[in-house]
Amino acid sequence: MFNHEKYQKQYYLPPEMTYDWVKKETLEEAPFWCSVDLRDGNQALPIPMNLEEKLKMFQLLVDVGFKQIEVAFPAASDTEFNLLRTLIEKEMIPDDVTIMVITQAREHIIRRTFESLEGVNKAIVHVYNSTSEAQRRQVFRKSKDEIKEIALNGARLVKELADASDSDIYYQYSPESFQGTEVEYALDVCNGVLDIWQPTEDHKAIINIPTTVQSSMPHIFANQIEYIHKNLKYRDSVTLSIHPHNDRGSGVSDAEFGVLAGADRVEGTLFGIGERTGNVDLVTLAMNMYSQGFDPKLNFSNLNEIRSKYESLTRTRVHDRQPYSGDLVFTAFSGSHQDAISKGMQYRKDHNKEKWDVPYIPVDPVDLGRNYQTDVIRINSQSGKGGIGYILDTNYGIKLPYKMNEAMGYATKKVSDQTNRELSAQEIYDVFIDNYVDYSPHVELIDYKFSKKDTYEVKLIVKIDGKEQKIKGSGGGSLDAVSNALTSQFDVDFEIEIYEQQSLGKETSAEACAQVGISNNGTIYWGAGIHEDIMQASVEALVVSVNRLIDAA
Ligand SMILES: CC(=O)SCCNC(=O)CCNC(=O)[C@H](O)C(C)(C)COP(=O)(O)OP(=O)(O)OC[C@H]1O[C@@H](n2cnc3c(N)ncnc32)[C@H](O)[C@@H]1OP(=O)(O)O
Ligand SMILES: CC(C)C(=O)C(=O)O
Repeated sequence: MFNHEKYQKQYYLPPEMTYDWVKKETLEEAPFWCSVDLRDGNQALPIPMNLEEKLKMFQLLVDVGFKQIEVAFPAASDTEFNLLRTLIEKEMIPDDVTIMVITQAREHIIRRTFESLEGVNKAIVHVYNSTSEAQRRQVFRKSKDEIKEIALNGARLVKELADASDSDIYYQYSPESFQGTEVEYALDVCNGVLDIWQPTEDHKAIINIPTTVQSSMPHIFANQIEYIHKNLKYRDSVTLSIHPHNDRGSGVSDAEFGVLAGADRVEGTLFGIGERTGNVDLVTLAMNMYSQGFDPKLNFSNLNEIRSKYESLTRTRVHDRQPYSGDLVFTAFSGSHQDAISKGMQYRKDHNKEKWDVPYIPVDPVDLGRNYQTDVIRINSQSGKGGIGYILDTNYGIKLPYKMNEAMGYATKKVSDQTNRELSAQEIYDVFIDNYVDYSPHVELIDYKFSKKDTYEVKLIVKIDGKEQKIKGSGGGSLDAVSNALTSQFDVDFEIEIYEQQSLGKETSAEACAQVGISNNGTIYWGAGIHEDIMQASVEALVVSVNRLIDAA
């Protein structure tokens, strides 16, 4: 039965809500990022990554710029353990990268974890236990003091083994299921752990506050973090970290508000892969900073490539609408958006703009390895002339006169509406060719020859109703002469209203496209021609426009 009365508030308020974080505006300095793709991300995959895949993922994370990477739960499996051995024995960990391993606060698991680290230069050992009311009561069946003791025992053993080790071991503790834990109690456990570890400013410990299962609005999480930040012991010697999940869909807000509230470090995954609805998406967090002009200290300049490697290593698929990384996030299908984008892109070019402010596109897609031809505007029955003109321009160099673009827009939408699908750039080009270039139901141009005496004279060879004929005309200009030849042959009257042309390439031998609009009784009929010789392209365009006029007569 769908009954909300079955549920109750699933989080705890801190003893005081100071809301200082609200007065801060945005993240201007990147927090320390820690990728947990190889651990939390991996533990959510139906088929966890194998050793080879994990090594490739590690390299990918290093390439993106992560300086802290949680690589494994070494006691979980041989694969996880062997990953550590491979990274360490093959010296694959760059000097400026610190690996982290996670362990339950259980003796044999901690010991196995330290075995996996044998020979490492430096590493973070991350110990956790759940402190939530629900887990204390249902899972552990222990009192608050007994649960705290699990954490303290874990912390003691970690310290003992770290002291005995030749490696430089840093400590991290997480009160797992923090949001289901009374905040003062979680703080008390964290402070107890810190009392054992005795961190210093030169050798900080990490206290990591996970939402584990996100259960409040983000402003509550921010107040919880602000309370921990203000009341944590050894604060100058502790890196306060957060580990947001996304059960309510507000992982990104939790992370951003959490940093405003005092957190120094954020754990998450690329693209938000992780348990249930995922971990916080670090691409989104970093790009949110980048798009406001702040350096996120992670590099996503080839995000497309990163995404496809990630998808293949994890056997997952990044959603089309995932912020910044999804296939469709820079794409407008709808007419008014396309119109604004296409004008914005032109404005940018015309004004040589450095700062990005193209409407509807929060960051320049090119910065992330995308391109303007295929990513920004795509055409279906919701599209308009702006978008269709943009496709012809960016893909083929054809810039139609404003009114012709409108007519081309309707012709294209008709095809998309009738077929009920998106049209590719090639299909849009084909619509253009079929409607305005190769359109000769009444008269087809075979050849022409100009001569000039007092006026321009033209001899046209045309095919009318399948039969070749020669027709002649003269006029003040060459197109005028062609117009007069055609007017004398057909019972039509028109003026050349619009003539435009552009080269379709930079070389002198490049084809040109000419567009002609002839008017009759206030209506304009359009034609276009494409040819290396601009005169030929122009005469062809005029002949097509006359065909259109004859259609309407
Ligand atoms: C929120 C998170 O993402 S936390 C990380 C979770 N990730 C994983 O669990 C993935 C890897 N885990 C594993 O491979 C396995 O769980 C292992 C190898 C670590 C341990 O396996 P097992 O001992 O067989 O089982 P399991 O994990 O179910 O252990 C449950 C026991 O540990 C206790 N326990 C669970 N977590 C902790 C903890 N963090 N600290 C101390 N004790 C714990 C439970 O109370 C339970 O105790 P019981 O045996 O007295 O009933
Ligand atoms: C162990 C912790 C950090 C965790 O993964 C979680 O609580 O989500």
